[in-house]
Amino acid sequence: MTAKIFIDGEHGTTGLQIRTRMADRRDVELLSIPEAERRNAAMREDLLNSADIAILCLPDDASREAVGMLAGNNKVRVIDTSTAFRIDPSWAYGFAELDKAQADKIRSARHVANPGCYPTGAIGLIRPLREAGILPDGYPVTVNAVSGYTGGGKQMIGQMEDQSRDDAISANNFLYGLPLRHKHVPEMKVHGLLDRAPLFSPSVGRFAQGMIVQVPLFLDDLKDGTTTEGIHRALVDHYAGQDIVSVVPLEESAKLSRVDAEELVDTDRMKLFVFGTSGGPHVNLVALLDNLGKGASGAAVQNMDLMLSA
Ligand SMILES: NC(=O)C1=CN([C@@H]2O[C@H](COP(=O)(O)OP(=O)(O)OC[C@H]3O[C@@H](n4cnc5c(N)ncnc54)[C@H](OP(=O)(O)O)[C@@H]3O)[C@@H](O)[C@H]2O)C=CC1
Ligand SMILES: CC(=O)N[C@@H](CCC(=O)OP(=O)(O)O)C(=O)O
Repeated sequence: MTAKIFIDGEHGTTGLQIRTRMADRRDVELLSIPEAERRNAAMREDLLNSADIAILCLPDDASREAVGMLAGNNKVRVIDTSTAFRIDPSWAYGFAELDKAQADKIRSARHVANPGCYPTGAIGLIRPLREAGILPDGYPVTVNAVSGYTGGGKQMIGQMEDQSRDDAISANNFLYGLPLRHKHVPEMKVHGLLDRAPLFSPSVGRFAQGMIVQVPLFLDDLKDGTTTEGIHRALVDHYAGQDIVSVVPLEESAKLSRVDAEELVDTDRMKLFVFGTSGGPHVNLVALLDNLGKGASGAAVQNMDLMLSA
């Protein structure tokens, strides 16, 4: 049986990439809304209620509105890509590699909250170390990141690509989120199993897609006796058997002189690195992904596939 999928927000950045990923699939039927009608509430409500799975690629408020349009319908399953439900305990968090049980939780869930792009990297690095007891309570975690500008959706794409706009951005690389209250912080804290909110400093570069997320750590302040090799082993053990998230061998990362933010563009994979010198005082944990791949659209399709396999 073909499953009916409606992408609410299909003409936006995340929605378009989900559509591209599904273009050749015969096991799903895409219900579509004409671009000119994308904000037509009656049409959206009708399509939302006709789907087996609705994938919401909308701003937070519009996502909440779409979920409201499904009130009373106990058949349609939902994947939401916004921030609206990511720490709502009644929604399954859509990071299948979070722990051994998460893929099954997604498979059987009615409501799945797709992770944010930055949290995918940060949680992917932090959570295994919390579960292994390596990262102690109270540790002041910092997360520094750079994203391709598509992370800011249609608005930022226009600001970066059309220099004639009044609100054009001319910088090639800029810091933002300067008040340190980014909407991804609660999600990193909850699903990273942290007891303190991490200090998160994001930035954007003049490249469309790609992302580097860094979590630097002081070994002396981790569990007694923690080494670079021990941290690497904890990540390898956590992701054993996974094909989308991989941990780069220490010998391989030791040979690198740089990490290219665009290396995984147009893939749905995420690579994790442990940098540092054996016996040295610091490690830098690095996640590399495509903000629109494992950071958004790729993860949404991965979650849809899990739900269809229920
Ligand atoms: N871009 C990324 O890398 C990532 C994005 N996300 C999340 O995915 C969601 C979508 O983001 P993104 O694709 O980047 O955003 P875009 O702005 O590129 O696309 C959003 C789409 O939703 C439409 N839309 C906005 N409001 C409404 C409404 N009230 N009713 C119907 N349609 C509406 C927009 O139409 P219009 O053109 O008229 O504005 C647009 O087509 C957001 O919640 C974002 O936070 C998550 C992870 C990564
Ligand atoms: C470069 C840029 O602006 N990025 C977005 C996050 C993109 C993302 O992960 O989206 P959501 O969490 O909103 O779903 C931001 O910082 O708000």
